[in-house]
Amino acid sequence: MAAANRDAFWAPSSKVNPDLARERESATFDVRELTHIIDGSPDRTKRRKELENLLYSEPVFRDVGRLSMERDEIYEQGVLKSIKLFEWSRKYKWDDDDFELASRLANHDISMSLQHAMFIPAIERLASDTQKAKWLPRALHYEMIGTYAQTELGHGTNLMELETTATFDPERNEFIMNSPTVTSMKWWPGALGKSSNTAIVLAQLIVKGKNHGLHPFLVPLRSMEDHTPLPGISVGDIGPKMALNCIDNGFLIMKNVRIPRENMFMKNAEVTRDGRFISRGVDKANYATMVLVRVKITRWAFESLSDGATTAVRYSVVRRQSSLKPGERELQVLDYQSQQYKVLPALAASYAFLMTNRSLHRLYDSVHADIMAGNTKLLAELHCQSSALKAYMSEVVVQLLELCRQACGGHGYLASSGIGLLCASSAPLVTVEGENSVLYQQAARYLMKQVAKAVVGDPVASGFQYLLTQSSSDRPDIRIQNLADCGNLDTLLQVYQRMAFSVVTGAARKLQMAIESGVEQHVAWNNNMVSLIQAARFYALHGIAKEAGYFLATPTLTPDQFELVRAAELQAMAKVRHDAVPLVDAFDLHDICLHSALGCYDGNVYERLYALAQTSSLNKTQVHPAYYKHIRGLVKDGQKQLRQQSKL
Ligand SMILES: CCCCCCCC/C=C\CCCCCC(=O)SCCNC(=O)CCNC(=O)[C@H](O)C(C)(C)COP(=O)(O)OP(=O)(O)OC[C@H]1O[C@@H](n2cnc3c(N)ncnc32)[C@H](O)[C@@H]1OP(=O)(O)O
Ligand SMILES: Cc1cc2nc3c(=O)[nH]c(=O)nc-3n(C[C@H](O)[C@H](O)[C@H](O)COP(=O)(O)OP(=O)(O)OC[C@H]3O[C@@H](n4cnc5c(N)ncnc54)[C@H](O)[C@@H]3O)c2cc1C
Repeated sequence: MAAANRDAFWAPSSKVNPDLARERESATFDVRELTHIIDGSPDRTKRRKELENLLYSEPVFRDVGRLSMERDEIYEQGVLKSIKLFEWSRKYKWDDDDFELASRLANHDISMSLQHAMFIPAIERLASDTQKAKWLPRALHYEMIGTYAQTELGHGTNLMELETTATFDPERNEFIMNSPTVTSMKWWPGALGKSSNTAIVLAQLIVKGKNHGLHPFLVPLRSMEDHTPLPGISVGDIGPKMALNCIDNGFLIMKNVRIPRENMFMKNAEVTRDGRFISRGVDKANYATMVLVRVKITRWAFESLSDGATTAVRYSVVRRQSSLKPGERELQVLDYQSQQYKVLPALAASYAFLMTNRSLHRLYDSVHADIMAGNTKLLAELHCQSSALKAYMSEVVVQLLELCRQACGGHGYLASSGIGLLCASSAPLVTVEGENSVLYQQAARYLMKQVAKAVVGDPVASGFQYLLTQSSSDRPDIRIQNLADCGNLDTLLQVYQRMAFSVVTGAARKLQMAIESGVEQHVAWNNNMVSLIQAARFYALHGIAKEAGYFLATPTLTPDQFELVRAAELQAMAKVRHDAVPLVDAFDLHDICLHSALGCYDGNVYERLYALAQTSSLNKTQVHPAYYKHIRGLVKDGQKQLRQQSKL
């Protein structure tokens, strides 16, 4: 599509779909005020608008043509977007919030996303002060373009079994980096394939024949002159993915690559000139970057879900299909209760996840500040909360985005709906930064320790006080006698705490019984893994309805109370339905950011679907070359055979 058409495509139209307009006229609250709350403040809304103007004045960020691009083009466009953001960040001295906001406005569709998502944060968290003074300026001025290379072809979850080695050579005061086996090659790190010239490599530290475990090392990959791989380095792209194809996730094989001893990150441990290994801080301090990204992922979960909810809600009020009563006007599909059940949980969860991310980020900032000051007391609780919430929120996002796609019928299956790409881009959130079932277990492990403390009356961590407040009575004793009770947040909190108490202590009891029966700890753990993972999972009424079993199988709700909750849930959906459009409008997503013919602000869905169809590469010619190469022959043969048959 020519640049001019591209500009026209996203320009907001003065003609707004009448159904959508009517929904906006009947809002029961001030949308702008809610937008300020979502952004964090009026100033942050203003800042977002400034950044939208900056980004969307650049053709590369309006990429309508994106729908029919080859991977190389997609990658190059992602590089160009990265460079633009990096240049603006340096020129306007953006802070982390501005950079993260700009990345979001670019849909994180930037090839070198790891520079700010992991590479710079890892230097800030894992390097000594001397190393930070040396490396941070080079990373912030983008001389070093980097990645975080931990996962290998053979291992992603089990860090203890990573095979890459860093062997100290006291003769030359260097480390020798090696990928000793095919499964040891680094595999997956973002921007590793073609973009990065430097990597933070996690490797087993070998000093005088002894393995001191996993440590981070700064490894130059490519020449700063001409970007060719350095001696001993074999690096490349691992191939196309379901989405996120602007990112060159790569492989790295190192054969006797030598780096100076000073290239071992030395905040938490070091090897002295004479080959002595010294450990500082807590054993898991080197895992700090992963905790940060898990917290970021809860923010990305909110962003993806609010995108999907906006598209599905707006389309569901524009789309009219079928009538409840013959002869009546076709219904807006959002008036079908089944459509509300598909779409409104995504809207509700978007708001819940926004607030949850904010709360988790506050915990992270507080604990990170403590850790930087040498106090690691709350690290374990942060690890538990970040693991459980990253796992739960990414799992729910993937499920609810698929429901949003299904709610858009056939058009939801078009790339121009934007929602398929959203599903595919968000899909890896259940895997990256710790696969969900693994992270749930990390949380469960911490929960079991809290139960053990609660049982003997020892103090438990702040987020787990319910383990002390809930009684272990085997009969439901929560006051839910009418619909009004179901709308009382304190009552709902009590319902969840009672259920959580029952499920968590139930898992602990099963685990304890297995161990007391003589089964080894790790076997007992595996045999009870589903209960333990459930103990680490749970949002209000819909959450109760969806997980009925856990609320009915534990002394939490009676069947009658559960039915009240279900009725309250449907009543709440009907209420939310009235304000569904103002509630998604409050996310205030620019059409370019939303990138959807179905979700555009003016609701001119059909005109935009047709306009985008014109950009299909198949429509470059009226008759596609494939006709002349293949179809014509087939038709001519058919005609010939029919003529021959008619003569018989
Ligand atoms: C549209 C959507 C937006 C899209 C945006 C995309 C743009 C950017 C694109 C991508 C960005 C994402 C990049 C992703 C980068 C990666 O994936 S990096 C690699 C991530 N890999 C992992 O997370 C590995 C997962 N595995 C582990 O963390 C560990 O192996 C384990 C925790 C599973 C096990 O740890 P291990 O040490 O092997 O054994 P344990 O005995 O379980 O743990 C020992 C104790 O250490 C505590 N602990 C473990 N981890 C941490 C931690 N991170 N922090 C603090 N403490 C930790 C654990 O609780 C144990 O403590 P106790 O002994 O006291 O119980
Ligand atoms: C888009 C994307 C970007 C990525 N970016 C990076 C990056 O920048 N840097 C980097 O280092 N890595 C990166 N990764 C790799 C990512 O961190 C790993 O894929 C992830 O840690 C899971 O490891 P794995 O793929 O080896 O799966 P495995 O660990 O082999 O697990 C496979 C499956 O086995 C099961 N499983 C494994 N262990 C357990 C267990 N203990 N209990 C129960 N079930 C288990 C789970 O079902 C899991 O899905 C990226 C991956 C993707 C998809």
